[in-house]
Amino acid sequence: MSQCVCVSDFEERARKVLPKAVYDYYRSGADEQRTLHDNVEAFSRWCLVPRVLRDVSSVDMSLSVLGQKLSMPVCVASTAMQRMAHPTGRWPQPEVQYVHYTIEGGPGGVLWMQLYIYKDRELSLSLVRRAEQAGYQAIFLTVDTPYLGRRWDDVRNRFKLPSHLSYGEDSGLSVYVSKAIDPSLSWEDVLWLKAHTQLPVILKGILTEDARQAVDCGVDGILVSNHGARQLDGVPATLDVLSEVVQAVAGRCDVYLDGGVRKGTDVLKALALGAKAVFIGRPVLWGLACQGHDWTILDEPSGLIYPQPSRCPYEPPCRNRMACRVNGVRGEAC
Ligand SMILES: Cc1cc2nc3c(=O)[nH]c(=O)nc-3n(C[C@H](O)[C@H](O)[C@H](O)COP(=O)(O)O)c2cc1C
Ligand SMILES: CCCCCCC(=O)C(=O)O
Repeated sequence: MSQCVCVSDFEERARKVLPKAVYDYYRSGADEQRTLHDNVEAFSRWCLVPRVLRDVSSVDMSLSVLGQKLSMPVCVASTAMQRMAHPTGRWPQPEVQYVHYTIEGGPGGVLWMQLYIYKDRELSLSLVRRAEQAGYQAIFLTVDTPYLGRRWDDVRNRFKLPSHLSYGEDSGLSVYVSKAIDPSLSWEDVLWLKAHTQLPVILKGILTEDARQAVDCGVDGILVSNHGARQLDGVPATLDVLSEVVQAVAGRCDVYLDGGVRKGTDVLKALALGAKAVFIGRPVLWGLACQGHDWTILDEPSGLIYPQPSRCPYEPPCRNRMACRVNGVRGEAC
């Protein structure tokens, strides 16, 4: 692992370790992936103009976000299907993480829950209640996914969820999303959610002056995000619209950013343009995949290949089919 010094090193290692369909699912953006590239390139277009002769012998990067103290303004974005990269789906243990495989089984640290609003509102509310009871401190409502974006590699690979992660359907993710997630979501639903929880609500997926309307609805924060360019191709890079959103918000709530953040100077640029903190998505997945580098690789009947640990990685043993295969007995508890 010593020769991995930057995110692209980890990505290259992950590309070798992960099954192709999994790597492609993680890496892909929508359509021609113009926005995917632009999210990263935008950080090169903006330059840092450093001031000098400031005492930097002791630097404190900590901050308070929504009443929680963070050691630095870098948080982990919600990325689905982390268990395709590692069976626990949660390595390394980040300070802020808002996705893992049960709501209650989160790691320590500050936990924020990412929520999609389902057609079944009771289901959505039950997730909110579980998050409240499990000690989550905020809800990120994703507002840019009325339907799943079209990712060409997923279509080419006929990407399906592996059986041990299945949502109960033998179909692609986009079919699941179109059946489950409510595409009629509107500003009224933001008010509805605010009325049903005391937790701060952050809208994830705002790129425009919609931010003003969000603040009028009483949201507690805005995450400037284009979903890692996985939804609409051709939208601007998040860094390029950050100032516009910050201006529209005019200090009435926090503004965060994700999309293309790959190194410390990217973080500085986002903060300089008004973000309070940034979130990183894919880099965490590459790190997660590299931690599993010593797994043996097995063929799946589906045609996909999944990393296989040499012993049950769960504490306590997970008793699922994947772990059973460690013992060579498919379909029985380990
Ligand atoms: C594999 C993958 C799965 C994702 N799943 C979700 C999700 O379930 N919900 C969500 O709101 N955003 C999801 N996102 C978007 C991320 O939260 C985040 O906006 C994006 O990854 C940030 O861009 P970056 O990957 O360039 O850092 C996902 C992103 C990736 C790469
Ligand atoms: C309710 C499950 C939705 C998974 C969506 C995954 C996602 O957002 C992605 O970008 O992929």
